[in-house]
Amino acid sequence: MIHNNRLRIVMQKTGRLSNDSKDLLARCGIKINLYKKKLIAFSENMPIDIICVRDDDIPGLIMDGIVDVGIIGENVLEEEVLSRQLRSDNIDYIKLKRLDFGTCRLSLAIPLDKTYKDISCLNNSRIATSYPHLLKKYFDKNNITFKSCMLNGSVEVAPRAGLSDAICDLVSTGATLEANGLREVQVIFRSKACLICKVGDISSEKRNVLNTLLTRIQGVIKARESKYIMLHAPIKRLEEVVQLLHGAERPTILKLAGDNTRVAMHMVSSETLFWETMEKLKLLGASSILVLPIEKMME
Ligand SMILES: Nc1ncnc2c1ncn2[C@@H]1O[C@H](COP(=O)(O)OP(=O)(O)OP(=O)(O)O)[C@@H](O)[C@H]1O
Ligand SMILES: O=P(O)(O)OC[C@H]1O[C@H](OP(=O)(O)OP(=O)(O)O)[C@H](O)[C@@H]1O
Ligand SMILES: [Mg+2]
Repeated sequence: MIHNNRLRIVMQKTGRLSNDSKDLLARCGIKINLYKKKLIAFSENMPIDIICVRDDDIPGLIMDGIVDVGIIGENVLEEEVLSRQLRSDNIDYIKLKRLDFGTCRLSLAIPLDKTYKDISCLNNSRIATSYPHLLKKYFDKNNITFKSCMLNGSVEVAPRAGLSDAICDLVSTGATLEANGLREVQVIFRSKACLICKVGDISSEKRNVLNTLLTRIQGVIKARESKYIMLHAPIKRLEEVVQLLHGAERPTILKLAGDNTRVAMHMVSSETLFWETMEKLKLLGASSILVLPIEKMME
């Protein structure tokens, strides 16, 4: 049974976003028991229910006000907005936060043996895609005509199968394109997963849970982006050491027992400390350089 005063969150059942979505909620302290085949889960420790569906259905569930919160790729969200605009359907939603996973881009790609100078080379060509509205928006903006070939999957085989001249599909590492003899020629949309919520009435109980969740998500993401850096450095070179640590707060300085010339420095940095920087720190006389992950953070 679904309880009315419990915040309902919808996420992808299986696919690229599902593990990261589950992991994010778990890191926010929401206890959920979501094993493979389960499509709904009630949190034991917070008034939150999780519903798992195909990702394409998530924007509609939010825009129609059926579910409170959703985790979805911006590409799918924007495609749904464009499609609903054509049908004059409701497109209300609030983007609460851009998340730190599901990073990909929607790109045009052509067979390796085809030449490409600019987008006009694709004039009148047939393009296979699962994102016809995003594709049309891009071509309209550039005043180029095209014929579309709608495929919900296996888009990358379309040129080889003689279904299209080019494709417009999601790319991350580029391995899928390479494996299919295709070359990325133009990025048309950059995407990450995001947290969205419905517009309109949400009870104050749910609103409170949502605010708590949002603060925790911000804390989880901030912590994942940050590192705790500890090192020993000569007192005389402190400022030079600080200069090398971009993205770090002012350090805490601690005395070292039995050593008046060196101190321990502790600081939180929003940037990864690269090997090159560690080598430069060493040249300044720093030692015992430690870079530690941060589990949780609240400012
Ligand atoms: N290679 C990738 N790397 C990172 N994120 C990706 C990648 N491919 C897709 N994504 C993001 O993850 C979302 C889900 O991708 P997935 O391939 O699981 O979708 P799907 O096959 O449509 O799943 P569903 O069965 O839920 O409809 C995409 O819409 C996109 O936002
Ligand atoms: O550039 P790459 O790193 O190769 O990633 C791109 C591929 O990832 C996604 O598919 P996914 O692997 O999620 O499977 P699907 O096509 O079955 O959805 C996307 O649809 C591409 O095919
Ligand atoms: Mg899908």
